[in-house]
Amino acid sequence: MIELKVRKTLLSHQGKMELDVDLQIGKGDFVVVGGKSGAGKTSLLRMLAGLLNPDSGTIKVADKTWFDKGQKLNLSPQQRQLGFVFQDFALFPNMTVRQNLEYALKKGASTNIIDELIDMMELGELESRKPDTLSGGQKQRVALARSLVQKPKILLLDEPLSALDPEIRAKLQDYLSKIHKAFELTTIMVSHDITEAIKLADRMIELDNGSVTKSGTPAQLFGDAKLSGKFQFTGIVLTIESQDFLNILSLVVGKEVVRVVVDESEAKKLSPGDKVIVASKAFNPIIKKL
Ligand SMILES: Nc1ncnc2c1ncn2[C@@H]1O[C@H](COP(=O)(O)OP(=O)(O)OP(=O)(O)O)[C@@H](O)[C@H]1O
Repeated sequence: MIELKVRKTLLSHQGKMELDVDLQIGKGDFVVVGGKSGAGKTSLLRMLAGLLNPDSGTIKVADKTWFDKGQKLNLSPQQRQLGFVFQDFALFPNMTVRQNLEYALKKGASTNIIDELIDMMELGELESRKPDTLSGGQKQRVALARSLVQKPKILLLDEPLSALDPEIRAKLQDYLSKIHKAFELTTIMVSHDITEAIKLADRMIELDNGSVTKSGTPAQLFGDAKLSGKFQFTGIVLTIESQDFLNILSLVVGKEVVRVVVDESEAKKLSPGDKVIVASKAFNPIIKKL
């Protein structure tokens, strides 16, 4: 269990912002932290990691105090034993994949964990390569593996997948889910991606202007909205054609083209390139797993 009760005055470009968070996170939870840019998400992770000192408050993990301003107690990042992965990989360019992992090993510790991680993250074919020769997704797999070399109990992830394209990102999410379970981690991940949050999170937290404004399971946070009986998507108008008294709109939705019938008065208002919402009562939709 992580119990975090911290305050810190941060300096944003709009002036001072009070980060004031009182959070309990259960052992083994996968928590996704969302919220607007500048809300304080990274600062929160950095405080937990011991990289940023709160002005006041306490941080306790499994009945051990990591930080207590009143008692002048402040464990160093090394003493906190957590794994941290940022968006920018931060691998040593002059070392191979294996050497990058070995460098994170404590002196005298068994190298079994390196083999286990190389196996689990499917890095076998890449272990002799240098980071410069790897793709973004491969680099991030190495960074994830490296964060686990010291077998931390807590893993902090600051938008680790946001620089990756959607397909690689989905694969990395599977790796994350796998290591979270295999290493019995408590994982706290900053992400702006709703799909990612729903896929991975036991609990989602939203920060706004330094405070927690929402907290709950994805079903609790999105459940009501999803049960409205309607669905909608946005698309870009590609063409508007008249066929047999019908106006057919071709829309680009993601990488697909979707055709919908549109009312004549509405069709007259539209031109190619316009952004539109298509909404419908979800009366009898066809659902296929992707
Ligand atoms: N050490 C610090 N001292 C004072 N202010 C800071 C410090 N670090 C960050 N800030 C400020 O705190 C605010 C919140 O920053 P933070 O990086 O935590 O936000 P964020 O929610 O992670 O944003 P983003 O999604 O853009 O990464 C910013 O305005 C930033 O300038």
